[in-house]
Amino acid sequence: MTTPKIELHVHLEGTVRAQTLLDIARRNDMPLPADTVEGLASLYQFTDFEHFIRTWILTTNCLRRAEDFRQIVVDYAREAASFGVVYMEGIFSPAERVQNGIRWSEMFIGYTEGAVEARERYGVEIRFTPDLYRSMTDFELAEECARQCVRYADDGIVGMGVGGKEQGLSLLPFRRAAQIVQEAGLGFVPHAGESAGPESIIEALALDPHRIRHGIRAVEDPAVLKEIADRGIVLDVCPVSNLRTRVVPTLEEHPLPQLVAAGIQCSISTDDPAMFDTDLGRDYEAAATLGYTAEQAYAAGVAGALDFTGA
Ligand SMILES: O=c1[nH]cnc2c1ncn2[C@@H]1O[C@H](CO)[C@@H](O)[C@H]1O
Repeated sequence: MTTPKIELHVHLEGTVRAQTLLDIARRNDMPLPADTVEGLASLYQFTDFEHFIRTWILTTNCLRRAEDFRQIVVDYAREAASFGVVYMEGIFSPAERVQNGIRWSEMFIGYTEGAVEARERYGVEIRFTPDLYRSMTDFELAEECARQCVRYADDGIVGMGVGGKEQGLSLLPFRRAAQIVQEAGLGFVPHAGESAGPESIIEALALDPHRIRHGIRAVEDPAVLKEIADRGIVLDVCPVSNLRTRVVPTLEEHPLPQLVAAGIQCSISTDDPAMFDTDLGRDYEAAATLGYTAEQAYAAGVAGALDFTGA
């Protein structure tokens, strides 16, 4: 039997395959910057990380209704199950959408109902870790998002993170938002060390993270590597994503082997599979090329998961 998989780092808005995204955009009367599958594919040729984030915001804005959110969870659960996923922590980004007039309940209810349907249909356990974004300046909104995460904890919200553009942006203003979820027993799972350097990871470590998303640039600072290993913090590594956003130039140069050699457990995920022209199979193949096995990835998934009770 193949090893079961645990996927801890997947942005649900980035899992929507091109034709489905076009259908959802049409039914919501939200024009996309491209109107064919091929057009979207060329839009997804990212020149750098910030270009990717700008494109992500443009294309994911067409997701607006509870029905959209429910559908994308169920669709991705089917895909994930086909690769042997038994448990996943999906990310969604509520703050961007609330700022566009969408209600919190539309998202939280849509996604969490999707998880119930996904479990019934495909047997995948889904939990959620919504993301704030680093460039946001409305920290009241960040804290409100944290309170919404707590409010929906019984429906499968197990943590909260911070994503988006990294360079030059501090995590520290999110301290209060992180505390709100932590005081309620949820985990804080920020992105750091993806496009920004180890200094971004040092800030993340100061906020008592349950895991760190990416964290690959820890390899540039031996003290940071050691602290992550000593504290047993799992990194959610997404090899194909790192190539597509060009934060790592070639697979041969990917830091996964150095992270492993430093004693750090790394889960393997797709990040935004539809936008990165990847899927779990391809990310596991990339990891295998780097000498990392599905068994190691599963052990890291178990160690890092916020609410996994066994396959
Ligand atoms: O690979 C990624 N790195 C960082 N942020 C990402 C990634 N994929 C999607 N997002 C999402 O981009 C939004 C930008 O405002 C954030 O909410 C973040 O969750």
